[in-house]
Amino acid sequence: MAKAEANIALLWSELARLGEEGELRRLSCAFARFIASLGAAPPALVLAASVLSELEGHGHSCLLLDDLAAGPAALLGWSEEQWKDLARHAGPLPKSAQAWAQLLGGCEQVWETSAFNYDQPLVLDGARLYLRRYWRDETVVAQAVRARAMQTREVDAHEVRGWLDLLFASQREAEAPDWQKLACAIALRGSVAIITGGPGTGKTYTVARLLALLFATAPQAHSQRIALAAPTGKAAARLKQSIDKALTELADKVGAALPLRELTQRMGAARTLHSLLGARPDTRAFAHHRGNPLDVDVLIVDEASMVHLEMMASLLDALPPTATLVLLGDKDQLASVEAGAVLGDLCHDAQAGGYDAATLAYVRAASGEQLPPAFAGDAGALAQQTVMLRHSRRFGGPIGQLALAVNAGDTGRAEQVLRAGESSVRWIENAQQQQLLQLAQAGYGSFLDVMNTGPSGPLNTNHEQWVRQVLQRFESFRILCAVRDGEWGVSGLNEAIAARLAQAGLLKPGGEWYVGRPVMVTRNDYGTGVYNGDIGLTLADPARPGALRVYFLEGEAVRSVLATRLRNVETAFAMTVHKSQGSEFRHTVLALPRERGAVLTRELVYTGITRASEMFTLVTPAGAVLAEAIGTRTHRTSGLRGMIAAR
Ligand SMILES: Nc1ncnc2c1ncn2[C@@H]1O[C@H](COP(=O)(O)OP(=O)(O)OP(=O)(O)O)[C@@H](O)[C@H]1O
Repeated sequence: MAKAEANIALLWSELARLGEEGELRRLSCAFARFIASLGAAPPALVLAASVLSELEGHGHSCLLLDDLAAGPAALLGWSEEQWKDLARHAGPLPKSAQAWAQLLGGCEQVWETSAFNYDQPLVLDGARLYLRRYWRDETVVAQAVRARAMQTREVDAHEVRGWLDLLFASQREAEAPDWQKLACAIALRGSVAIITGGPGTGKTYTVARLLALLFATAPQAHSQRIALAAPTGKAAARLKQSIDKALTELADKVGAALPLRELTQRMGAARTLHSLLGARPDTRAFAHHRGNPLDVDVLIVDEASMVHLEMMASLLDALPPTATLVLLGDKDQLASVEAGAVLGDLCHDAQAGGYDAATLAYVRAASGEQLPPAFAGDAGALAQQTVMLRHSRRFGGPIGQLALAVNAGDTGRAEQVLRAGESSVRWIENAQQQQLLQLAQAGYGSFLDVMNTGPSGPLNTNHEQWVRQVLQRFESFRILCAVRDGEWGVSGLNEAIAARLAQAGLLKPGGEWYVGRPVMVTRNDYGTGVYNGDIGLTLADPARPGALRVYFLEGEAVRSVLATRLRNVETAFAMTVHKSQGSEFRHTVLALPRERGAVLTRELVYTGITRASEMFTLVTPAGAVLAEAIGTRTHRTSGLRGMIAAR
């Protein structure tokens, strides 16, 4: 007993030291203290609780007991010595996952899912230790997705084939198999479908055809309620715009065979997931949930890689079982900052296919597509409802080649593309910050010129047009960073860029708000209707001399909020790659830091590159950092796949 007390005192002081040195979040120490306050707390439990909380900060939704037994140094970003040192302070620890399970299962703070539930804060599900919230969210997602994947509908394959042949009639490039056509057939038969693919692979093009197919074949097609949603306002506006465009083109093609204009007119605006679910101030709970489900028959969610675990759980909870959910997204993009990598987990088998005999037969009958044997398998119910689009329509050039090489982990090829001297891809190696500032001046000069010229016509007639033009030009160029701090991070660069633009006479920064200050919203604000990730530009208020407004562009629509009403914003000449998801810029500059850090991964570089539509510039102060980033894959521990397979 005396020995255990001595150990725990040593352990607490070691945890506190690590907290002070920044090796451990203070939150993780505080969480371990909270766990210890709830009952008898052996040092091993204190250690496990602090590691679990720390890993949550790294995006892991749970802690595998195998990792705990083997030593989670790599997951924590520590050296083996650091871990051993801390572990030593906890005294003798269980040597295997089973021994850990036995020890933790015996603690009153831990709920073993096979035992009686007392609402304990820690959950032990087999060999995975969870914070209760994440266990609940993963369980909701896994159960809902699995139930939906297993619930397939009766489809008249002959009828579907007829419609698909018509809807994809103008396919010029013969792609075999036609994954887009196949995706429509698969989505039609289920109450969940996932369509993944890189940029420009036609996810929206395909989903527009899926909507037309549903319209043509659903029993109550004319009263079907279709909702479009995305994690951010910008992504939602883009989705609506692309779907409207695709449906209008399609309406011209199919003519009288299908009154598609009616479908387009009936579809409302795309919304953010927050607004769709009915987010309310000061609470994480939404207005829509199982007891008050969403009023939809078909829900299309774009940019699903940005949807975090808690949001996905809320969405699935609020979706009526009869509704069809279609998730669109690029599984290889960065997952959201929050814990979990939901789309990545759900798309685990997307590349390989793993389609069983029933799916292969259905696909052949309903779409006429014959899948090569390499895609056959038995990867489980969700894989049968998942399709990966593999052919990019507008991304075949050097930017696309670079993205492919990075995604494949082929550093040699990536460097070759970067050095090929193509006008659309550039690499500034061994860069000085000055070079990046030059790029910023050239890139942002375009919007600042129009802004500084001012609206030409009479006030209120041309003001909105001018604002739209300024915003569109601003949206055509962006500097993305991997990190927040330092010379090559968001904060350092924002300051340096504003100073540089001021020096060039393009901008007059002064005080917190000034004309030309681009800002990113960092917190949802229901009062003003702006959401985390929205980007706007500060301009003079035409109605109130001296006042400033922040203007936001959503598709073609412009809306504005008085600058002083926006509380949670930061300057956005430079922004993190994370925050850039869902956006695309004509010229995208990606600045990597000098030092390699935990955030520098292949997924980050891939996401940065794929934000560029016409030109991509990579800026690296030190050469090796690119290769290191490409060689580092994001790993997020989660139990989602296991839960979907098992329950
Ligand atoms: N089968 C096809 N035939 C002709 N054009 C196509 C086809 N599929 C896609 N396209 C065109 O390719 C472009 C990209 O398609 P789309 O916007 O649907 O891709 P996406 O995967 O949704 O891209 P992003 O991830 O950037 O949103 C569009 O202009 C679209 O019209």
